[in-house]
Amino acid sequence: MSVLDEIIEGVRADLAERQRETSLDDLKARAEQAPAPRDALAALRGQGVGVIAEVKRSSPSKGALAAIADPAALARDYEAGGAKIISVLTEGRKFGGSLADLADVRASVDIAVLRKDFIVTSYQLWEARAHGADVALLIVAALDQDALVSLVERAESIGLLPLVEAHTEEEVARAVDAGAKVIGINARDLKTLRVDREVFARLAPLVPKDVVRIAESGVRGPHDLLAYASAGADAVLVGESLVRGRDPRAAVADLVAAGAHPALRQGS
Ligand SMILES: O=P(O)(O)OC[C@@H](O)[C@@H](O)c1c[nH]c2ccccc12
Repeated sequence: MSVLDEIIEGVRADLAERQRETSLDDLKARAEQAPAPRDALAALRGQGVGVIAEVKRSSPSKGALAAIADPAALARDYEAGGAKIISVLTEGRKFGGSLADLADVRASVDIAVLRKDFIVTSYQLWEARAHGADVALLIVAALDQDALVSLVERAESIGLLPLVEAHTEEEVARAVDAGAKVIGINARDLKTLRVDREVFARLAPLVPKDVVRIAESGVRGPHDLLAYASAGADAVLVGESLVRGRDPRAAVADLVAAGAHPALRQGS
């Protein structure tokens, strides 16, 4: 069984438990009470190479990364540093996140917030919106094409921007076919957890020009952002190096400053 399959097995077990506790109708009612979605697409299409900064306590590849007692405080630091979007891991078993973290962060910042999880059913999209998310990750490798298409449509219909994640040529093609407006190319293979930063440069040309391209994983500092930017990234998604550093606000600001260079994103 691949790492991804193993994670999804746990996600499904936890999901079944939440579904026993909260009916879909209750969740929809909560989603209706949630604050209106923020325009993440406009943020991503704005100037410079954007930084999506992630709240991440642990990972299956590295184990514990940072305790993060106060995710909202960390998110405020990211926002002060100039992040365009905050990503919050909500998967509990391997990443140490929760939906409470998501709601907490959303209530504490003025920028859009991404639910980073392994979404396999529309129930999780309603959960995302009910806890304030503006963006939801959909991982192509975790879904068959029918499920991907229907989750993209459902996300959009409830006001969530789908960020569709791919790691291979075939997955990029599937993301494009599903109508994704934002495609993330993950340098990490979720089946083996290996990181290969070259994957972005190889796959980015397969993404149509009007689709936002996000480079995910493996950004250690401004030099990696610049490499992704010169290969065509509109934004980068950064977790580990931010939560491990001593000054997350300054670390985001350094990335944002590198991404603001006028020579970047000439084509967009
Ligand atoms: O910590 P890193 O290497 O900066 O990576 C962040 C982000 O890309 C990574 O957390 C991620 C990308 N896609 C995912 C899907 C599920 C869980 C996690 C991820």
